[in-house]
Amino acid sequence: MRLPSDRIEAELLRPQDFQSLHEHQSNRTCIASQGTEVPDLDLNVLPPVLPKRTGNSHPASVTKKVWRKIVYWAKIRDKMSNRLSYLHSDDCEKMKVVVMGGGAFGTAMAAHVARKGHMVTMIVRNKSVCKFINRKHINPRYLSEFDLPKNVGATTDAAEALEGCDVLIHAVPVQSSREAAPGFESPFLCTLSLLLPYDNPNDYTKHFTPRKHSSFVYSLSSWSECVRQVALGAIRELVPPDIPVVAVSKALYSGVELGTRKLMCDVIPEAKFMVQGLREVEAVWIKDLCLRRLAATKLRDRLDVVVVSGPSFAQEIMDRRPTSVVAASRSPEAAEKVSRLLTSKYFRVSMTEDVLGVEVAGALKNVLAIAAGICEGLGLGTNAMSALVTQGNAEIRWLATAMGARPETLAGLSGMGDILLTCFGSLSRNRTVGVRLGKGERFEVRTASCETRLSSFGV
Ligand SMILES: NC(=O)c1ccc[n+]([C@@H]2O[C@H](COP(=O)([O-])OP(=O)(O)OC[C@H]3O[C@@H](n4cnc5c(N)ncnc54)[C@H](O)[C@@H]3O)[C@@H](O)[C@H]2O)c1
Ligand SMILES: O=P(O)(O)OC[C@H](O)CO
Repeated sequence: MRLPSDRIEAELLRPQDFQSLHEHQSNRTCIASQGTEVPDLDLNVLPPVLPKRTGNSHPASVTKKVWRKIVYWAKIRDKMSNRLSYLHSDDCEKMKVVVMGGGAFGTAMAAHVARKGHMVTMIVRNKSVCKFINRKHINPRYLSEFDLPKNVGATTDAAEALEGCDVLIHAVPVQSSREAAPGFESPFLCTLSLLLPYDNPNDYTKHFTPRKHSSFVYSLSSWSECVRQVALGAIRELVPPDIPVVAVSKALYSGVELGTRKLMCDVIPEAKFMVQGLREVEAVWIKDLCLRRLAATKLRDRLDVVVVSGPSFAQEIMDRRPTSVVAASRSPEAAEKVSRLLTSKYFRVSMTEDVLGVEVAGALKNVLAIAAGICEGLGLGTNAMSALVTQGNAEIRWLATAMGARPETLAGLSGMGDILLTCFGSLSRNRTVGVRLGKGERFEVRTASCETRLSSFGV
């Protein structure tokens, strides 16, 4: 299956859609501009176009014509509902799905996919959280007011989870991703591993327990935290090579190299490359950083990273509220697979190839949401907030399009859609951080995150 290149993100109704709707009413096949038949879900509510009654037309012939139209439409409707059968959980192919990260969004994604009948395993770091999920079917830390479906399990053992997995959903915050993504080595920890006499990274955690109130011990605790991340990072050999990796995290990764910013569509392939690249490139080259990057760039186009973004609060997904997102990938097959996995009666997925546009928009809206929150916190009013959001929206569009994004992506769900949600929706954590800052509160983001589970990705 190929996605048409001219217009892929079929997320908004355009003038030609109204035209095709009209054509449909006129008994013609509804063909959208991208060349595929568009399922007309509103067939139920659209009345048939009745033939105009002329002076000499017999009532019986009019009735006959109308009846023919009804039969014709009923056939189209059956055809459409067959095509959309994957919306119903019982009809779709069952997959084994692994969700990495047991935070709010990881939990919501796990529940959502499991409701469609797929087997879901969450990889979490904390053993007690893992036990709680398996015994009580509730994540005690995030969205604990919701029950998880029985087919959601949790494990701290990545090998067990990733064995025979069909799709990996990566729901770890971006700044932790390189370590947590399957297979990236932290230079800091590589150095550390040379200094300390442990072969298994898991062994480090036994010797460093996180504590508070002492800067020295604090640094050890963050050290310990990093080691745990590498323990997850070490799972790269366990990820089946050809499965799609779904990236749901929205932010730009601050590279190890000062001032660099990376997208998840770069970070994940670099991590996966550590395994796949070995098969493609001479192992000796891998040691050379420049060549490694070059090879990673070449491989990037072939890797099945699918970025899922758009206005989607975890809590509302958990609550089965209607949600529309976009799945962006350079691989149309991977995007299609992920779309089928996620699409449900209340969850709509559009597809696009504009990975860059989707990722940049998703990352930058976090900053705008904080600014909108500050505006709210300062009590500047809705006029000021709307002006700020309009300006921010334009600046995001300018920057993203200058980087190569398509303008229509910025106007779509992952751009404008997510900006509206996070700037005006009270569930947004980025906005909440802004409101608190605007009210004069001063806090360390890390502290806030620990104390109130308020983590903001725009800071
Ligand atoms: N919460 C939402 O409504 C929402 C919606 C759409 C997208 N997102 C995106 O999803 C991503 C995750 O957000 P969230 O809401 O789940 O965050 P969160 O703060 O609720 O949870 C993050 C989770 O990741 C885990 N984690 C952190 N570092 C890790 C590591 N190195 N290895 C393994 N696990 C690690 C944490 O323990 C925690 O369980 C973010 O980038 C966010 O932009 C969130
Ligand atoms: O709560 P926020 O501000 O991290 O936003 C969550 C998501 O990005 C909404 O799509």
